[in-house]
Amino acid sequence: MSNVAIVYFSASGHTHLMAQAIAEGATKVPGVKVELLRIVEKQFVNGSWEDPEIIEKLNQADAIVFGSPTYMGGVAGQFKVFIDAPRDVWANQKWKNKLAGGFTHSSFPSGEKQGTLLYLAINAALNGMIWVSVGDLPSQLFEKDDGINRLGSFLGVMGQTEGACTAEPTLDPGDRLTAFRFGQRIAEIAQRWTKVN
Ligand SMILES: Cc1cc2nc3c(=O)[nH]c(=O)nc-3n(C[C@H](O)[C@H](O)[C@H](O)COP(=O)(O)O)c2cc1C
Repeated sequence: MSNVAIVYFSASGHTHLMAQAIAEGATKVPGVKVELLRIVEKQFVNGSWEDPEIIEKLNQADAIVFGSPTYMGGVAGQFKVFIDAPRDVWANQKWKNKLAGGFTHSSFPSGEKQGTLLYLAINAALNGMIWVSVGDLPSQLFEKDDGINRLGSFLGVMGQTEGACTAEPTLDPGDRLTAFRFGQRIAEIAQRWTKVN
């Protein structure tokens, strides 16, 4: 049995749809328990973030997938406040040797999404975690139109919706499939990883 936790911030719902797709993919793997943990406003008090229940679930996880919309070429402020909050996690390396992965959503085709993924990977390294890449070549290479990794991102999963600041939350079907497949991938790796540990 392995636990995969997906912890993310989403203001208007696009990143949430990605998180759901990752969870659906991970759930398909037998013996994997999935926790979908959304960072929400009520967890912020006096400029700080606190939710011991979420931290406990992250401490119990074998794999943590981090997600944030891209704001100004990096993670959203709310996500950064969350990640900065539990200092004893870093100081005691509580997430050491857990698997990690990342995803982001933005409105422009590039939108500097890689800055967000780089930050998520750096955060994983600071915590001694083992980064899991996307693992899917873009479908265009095979002249397929299912949209798998259509944005050609290998470090983490990207989603993009034109005008995402104002639009009703939707997700490109290819981005949804990429997220779903990443959920499956990290869950399968978690199953193998927990067997040898
Ligand atoms: C403060 C702010 C900064 C943003 N910066 C970027 C950016 O650098 N690149 C980009 O493509 N989109 C940018 N956007 C658009 C967001 O990425 C988009 O609204 C987000 O992906 C929607 O995700 P959500 O529905 O999960 O909140 C920005 C939006 C806000 C509110």
